[in-house]
Amino acid sequence: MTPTQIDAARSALAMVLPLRHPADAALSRFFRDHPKLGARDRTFVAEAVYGVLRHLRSLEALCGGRNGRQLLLAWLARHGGHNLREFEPLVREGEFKWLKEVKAAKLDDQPVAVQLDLPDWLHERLQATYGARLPELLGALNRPAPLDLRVNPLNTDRAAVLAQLQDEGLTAEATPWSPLGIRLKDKPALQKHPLFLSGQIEVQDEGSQLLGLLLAPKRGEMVCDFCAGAGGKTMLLGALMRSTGRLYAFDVSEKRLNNLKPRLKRSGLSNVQPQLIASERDSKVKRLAGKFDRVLVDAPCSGTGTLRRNPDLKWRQTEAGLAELNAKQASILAAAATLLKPGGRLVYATCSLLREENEAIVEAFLAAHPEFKLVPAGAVLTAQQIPLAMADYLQLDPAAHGTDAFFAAVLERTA
Ligand SMILES: C[S@@+](CC[C@H](N)C(=O)[O-])C[C@H]1O[C@@H](n2cnc3c(N)ncnc32)[C@H](O)[C@@H]1O
Repeated sequence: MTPTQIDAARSALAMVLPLRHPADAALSRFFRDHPKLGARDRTFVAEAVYGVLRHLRSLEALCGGRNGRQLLLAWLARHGGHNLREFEPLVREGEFKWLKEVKAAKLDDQPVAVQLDLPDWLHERLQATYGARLPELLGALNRPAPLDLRVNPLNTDRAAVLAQLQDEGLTAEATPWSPLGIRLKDKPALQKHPLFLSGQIEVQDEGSQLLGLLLAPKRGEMVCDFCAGAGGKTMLLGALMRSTGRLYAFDVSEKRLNNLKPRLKRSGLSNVQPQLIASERDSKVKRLAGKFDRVLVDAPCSGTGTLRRNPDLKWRQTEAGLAELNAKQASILAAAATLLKPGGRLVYATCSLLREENEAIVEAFLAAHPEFKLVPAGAVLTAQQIPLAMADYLQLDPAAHGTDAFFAAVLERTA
């Protein structure tokens, strides 16, 4: 810890803490504006900013408000693994006395939502769903995620990539469930790595990989990735189809679809058709009704399952925002379902922990669409030889599975 690092982290927090923009975007801007910061200083700043965001509510309770320097010092002392003595040369005398009290303070008298670092509305909902498991789940969501890779089965296999990474001195192991996944212990920058540039690997959480494997598209099929974004799952689906058949990648965001194009080029896929749509009711969607074997709906959601990577989401989401998302999710699911042929399969997925975005959307859809039935996710995983015990839905979380939290339901059109 140096005075420069503390100063830089305080300035970065001042940019991030208004929480008007996603924290990763605000932090990237801070780093662009401060090109002279070295690699170690950047790591310190990023860890401190994300650490404060993870524990913002309890830190505010301890500091009596949102003073950036105080929040930072409190996080460093309580969660940053620093001994109090290390602060002595870095802070003023009065500050040191205050920090000593903050480090020793107990949170027992605070409301549970403060102790668990959640806004009240989110705590109420998660408590109702997860009950006694909630502290363990939040503990896992408050730890940084590992770096997962997915190998591209079109041009390599997992054993070859694992061997190469291990030869380079990286601690890499096969992920437990996805047959295409590799988990790295550290977080090397891979954008310039030959394996990445030649399309042999992509960065993708194991949970995300499992969603593609649940859809299980086959060679020659007509498949649609309805909310394709920058195509993380599109590329997996295309590879599972061995680059045959046709894979439509829809999204309402031109920027995200544009980011898909260079990734497609690297991956060697030639069966993907990116398609910008104005909304789920776009005439392009209507023209393709009844033509698809498989549809993935990776719905826009609160992202609460990704708090390991985006801890700011818990402070930036609101109840009103959740209600808007729920209406959008129901509408997208209904529109995407019209694409399926009889016998076709749809996977509805989110990276949300909230019942309202998950089971409730699927249950309401099934009640209104008797021509669809739920296929137990556990049975689909078994058929795919993925040894992951699940019942009706796929429900992953970092405490139980080491992945981001994902929800998925498999629906089949019966008529
Ligand atoms: C969870 S993200 C998708 C992530 C992507 N599937 C991946 O694996 O990288 C949800 C996406 O839904 C898109 N979206 C929002 N509203 C939509 C709509 N009405 N129709 C289609 N896509 C929509 C967003 O632009 C966003 O890219």
